[in-house]
Amino acid sequence: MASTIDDEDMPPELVDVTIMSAAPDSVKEEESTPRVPITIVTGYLGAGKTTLLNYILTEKHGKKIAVIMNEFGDSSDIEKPLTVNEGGQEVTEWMEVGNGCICCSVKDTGVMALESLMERKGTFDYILLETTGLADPGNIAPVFWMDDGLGSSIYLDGIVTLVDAKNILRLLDEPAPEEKADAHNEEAHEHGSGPILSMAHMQISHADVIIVNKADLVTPEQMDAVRDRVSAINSVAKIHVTDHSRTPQIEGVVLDLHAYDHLDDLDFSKKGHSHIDPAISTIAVTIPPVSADQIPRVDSWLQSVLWESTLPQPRSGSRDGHPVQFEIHRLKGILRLQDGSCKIIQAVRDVFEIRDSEARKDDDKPSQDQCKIVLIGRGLGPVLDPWKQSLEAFIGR
Ligand SMILES: Nc1nc2c(ncn2[C@@H]2O[C@H](COP(=O)(O)OP(=O)(O)OP(=O)(O)O)[C@@H](O)[C@H]2O)c(=O)[nH]1
Ligand SMILES: [Zn+2]
Repeated sequence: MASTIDDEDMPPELVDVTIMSAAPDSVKEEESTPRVPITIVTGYLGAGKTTLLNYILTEKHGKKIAVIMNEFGDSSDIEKPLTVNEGGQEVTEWMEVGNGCICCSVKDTGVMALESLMERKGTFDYILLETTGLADPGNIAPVFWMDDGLGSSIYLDGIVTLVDAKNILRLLDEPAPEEKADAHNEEAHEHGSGPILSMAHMQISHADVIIVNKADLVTPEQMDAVRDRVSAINSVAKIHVTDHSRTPQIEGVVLDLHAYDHLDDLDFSKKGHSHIDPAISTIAVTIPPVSADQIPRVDSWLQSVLWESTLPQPRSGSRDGHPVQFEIHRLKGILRLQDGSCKIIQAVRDVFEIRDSEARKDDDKPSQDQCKIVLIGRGLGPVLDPWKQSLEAFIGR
């Protein structure tokens, strides 16, 4: 069960997560202390991440936020914190800023800063982590599911990706060599397949929320083109357009995303297929409710798709339109059981979990009775049918 809490003065409520599967052999224990939500803020170099964090630190939001920044922007009125070097070990010093927030600046992955932050647990109720402009959020997100230490004290609320409206189309079309998402492209070159994937593709494909920033630097027509392109890559993320990262509100946009709790809110009406971006696309597979004994089959199907990049083949049936080489960057899904209960699936790359969710009775849309799995990745193929047929055949329909 996962529920939200409205009173902002309360600590975040315990979110009970049972890991059913994680690659390859991790086991997560349930903990009794409340875990703190974290939002990962990502986006290409100069997209406006630090500007966003500074904006949040100075806005009224009633939360005590711990912010981990790459560096402080020039416009920042926040003093530089001390980062001292003691015997080769970097010691991170946290400083108090406005609104009761605390802040720290780091140069690398942020995991070290998170560990040092957790020593101050109780003094904040939300964490914002800015990744470096070239970082692939797929590398950090699974830390909160896999790492026993951090995973028991922090949970991933969601991934927010900042997009520079002026430069994003160029970055998607012609990534410079150092901008490529290396691991993925090495694979692609080996297989000799597909257009080059840029880091911008990775960051957009992983996002729960996409903030298209620097609206002041483009025309309305250019902005439309950017929105089309971004939603072609990731058609389930919520898109907001901003000037200087000033989001219309903070809650629900950057904080309290509950991106992993409320999959029903996903807009599946845009499901299907898009051909606008040659590299990455989103598809949604919908099937009728499943029985409890089919869940392990769904689990195995996910393992095949996420770990082996193999779509299980129905024994008979045509291979027309069957995706040959694909890789999934992000997957979210909701499984409706015949008994009316619900499970949530989520994955970042090869790490995935299936966990219990509350059933929502207030929805009368027919689509809410179906199981839905949304896949974001490359090489998903021109048609949806092979995915649906594979899943249905594999779980024994
Ligand atoms: N014109 C314009 N400039 C912006 C906007 N948002 C941010 N900037 C400027 O763009 C520059 C980069 O912004 P940052 O917030 O530092 O970007 P970042 O994503 O943190 O950059 P890195 O940490 O280097 O990856 C700064 O000079 C900002 O003032 C915007 O909406 N419009
Ligand atoms: Zn920055």
